[in-house]
Amino acid sequence: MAGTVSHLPADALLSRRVQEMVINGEEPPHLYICRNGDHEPDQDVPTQLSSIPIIDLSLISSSSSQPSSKPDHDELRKLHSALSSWGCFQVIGHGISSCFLDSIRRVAKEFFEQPMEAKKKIEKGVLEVQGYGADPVPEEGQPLDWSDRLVLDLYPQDQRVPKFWPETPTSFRNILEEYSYKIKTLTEQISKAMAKSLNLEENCFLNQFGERAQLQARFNYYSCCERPDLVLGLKPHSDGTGYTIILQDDVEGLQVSKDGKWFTVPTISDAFLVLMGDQMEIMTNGMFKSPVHRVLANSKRERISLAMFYTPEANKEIGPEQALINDINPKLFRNFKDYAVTHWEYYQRGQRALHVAKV
Ligand SMILES: O=C(O)CCC(=O)C(=O)O
Ligand SMILES: [Fe+2]
Repeated sequence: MAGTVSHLPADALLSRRVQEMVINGEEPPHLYICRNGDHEPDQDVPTQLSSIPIIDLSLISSSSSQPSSKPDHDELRKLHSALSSWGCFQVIGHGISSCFLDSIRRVAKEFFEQPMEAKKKIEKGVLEVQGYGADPVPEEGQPLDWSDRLVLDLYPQDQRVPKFWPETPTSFRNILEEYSYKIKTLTEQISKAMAKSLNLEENCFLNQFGERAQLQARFNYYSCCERPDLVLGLKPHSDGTGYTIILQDDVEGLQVSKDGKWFTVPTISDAFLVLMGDQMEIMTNGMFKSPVHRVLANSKRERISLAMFYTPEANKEIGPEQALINDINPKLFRNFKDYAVTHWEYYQRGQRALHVAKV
């Protein structure tokens, strides 16, 4: 097969896994090609110069052993500045052990490294979201991503679809269950810390997310590609979430756009990248930015990431916090229900959706 370029339509390509094409030695089919082979040297900032802020959450959140400890104001200021300039930060001091992070990374790797037949037991249909596969077919003319993924709804718990949860590796389900609980707890701490950094009542964002806030896991598997200059692991986009908590492995690839340049997110083994989605930009009346980001392909090493999408509850209206609106900062966004649905429609056309929520 080597050397042949497939001209199959998108739905046929998306019913096969990128990992299969790589194992067969196929070249990227034309629908995956979205770059012109140039390296865009002016736009790529070397990783060592990427100063994405690192926030120590233990300095901000009171721990159960010291419930009355006062937050560190410098750290809160740093958080505020990270989110208004970058729209993301790497979080440490979150209380989840590195050993546990390694176990979720390990089961994710073991899952993707299984033979295709094992993974296809939980395969999604081309139009479905949950399960193992690729995104649903985008609109015509949109490139496909050089990646495979496993998507699972975690909260509210009654939204789980057990038939899509892998049975192998055997520890996958228990570890994911524990991980989802830990991340849900972390979202509470992060939502409070962000509110404090804006001098808001600490539960204000948690109230907007609601009792039935949604948490969804997306395990991304980026196969190696012989032509990383022609494809992207994930095309440029902003997230339609409230915010997203990303666990990387030790392979770089994620880039965040700032001031017209792409900054590679350094891999830090016990940190998560917390990245604002459009709905936090709306809730903060534009104070926090929802950054455009993308994932590069890599010719030498495959990469696995786990994105946890944290989104306000379905059917619940969200909007800018009243305390952030005043004469100097007029209301920039209107209240919005189910923004993620609108975001998805635009995403499929390769566009951002935030303007639809502008006043
Ligand atoms: O793979 C990553 O690091 C980022 C994934 C991402 O942006 C997403 O799943 O929306
Ligand atoms: Fe994303």
